[in-house]
Amino acid sequence: MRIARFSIDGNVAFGAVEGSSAPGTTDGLVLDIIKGIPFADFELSGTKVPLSKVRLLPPVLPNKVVAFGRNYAEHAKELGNEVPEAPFAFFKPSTSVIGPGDEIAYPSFSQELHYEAELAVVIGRMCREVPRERVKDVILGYTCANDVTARDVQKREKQWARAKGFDTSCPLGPWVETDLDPSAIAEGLTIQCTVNGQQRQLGRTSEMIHPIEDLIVNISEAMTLLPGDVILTGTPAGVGPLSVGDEVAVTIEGIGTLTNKVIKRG
Ligand SMILES: NC(=O)N[C@@H](O)C(=O)O
Repeated sequence: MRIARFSIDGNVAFGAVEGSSAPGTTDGLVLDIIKGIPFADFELSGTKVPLSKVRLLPPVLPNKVVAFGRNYAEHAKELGNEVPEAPFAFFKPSTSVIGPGDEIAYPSFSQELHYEAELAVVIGRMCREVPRERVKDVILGYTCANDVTARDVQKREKQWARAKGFDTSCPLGPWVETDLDPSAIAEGLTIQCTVNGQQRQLGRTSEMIHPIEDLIVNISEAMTLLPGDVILTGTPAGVGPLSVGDEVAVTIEGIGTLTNKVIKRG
């Protein structure tokens, strides 16, 4: 099931996305409004609205976004970094999260903004110290993410808080896919990033050095994960610059396309 979060007439709701559409468009898709929230037992209300009539929001409002870096060897190499032995985690604050179609504001303190297409895991229930064989039980589903990075600031400042955590640096969407088969991920789903229609990244999730199970075991060993928390699983090779006016799109096989435009920070 594809679960979207949206606003209509000032009200926010969750809905199951039904129908099919041409890649990168939402024409022909409808939402069956969910009674309740996707983190507990819920029902479809049968009340349907065309997706074109609503504003899509970030599919969840995470309490925290935990991101893993250098989880694709070719990406680590392209920036001259070692591949870390153990999973390498950092945070992106909930204030950095934006939704599909929202604008990425080019930070005034950076001259080198980069895109990073990533598969994101959405946590479905409160958990900690999750054993490897129970990881699938704590996952609600998967969505697309863009770990937008102020690369020059990342090089300049030891801590990544500003380079990775500025407002609008974490686009998520377009929805959460709950039926994605993790083993399918093992074989590798394609992760693609285009800028103004030009392909810049094309990787496969099978290239991950630390699979999703390792990442969830690693982080839940240290901290409690809450329903709606988001885990970014790292970006493949091909990262590069964004400029004001650019349209950047992340497409993940089996999920959909997340598109955002870059604007000058007002
Ligand atoms: N270089 C860098 O920041 N990379 C990470 O975000 C990553 O590997 O995804």
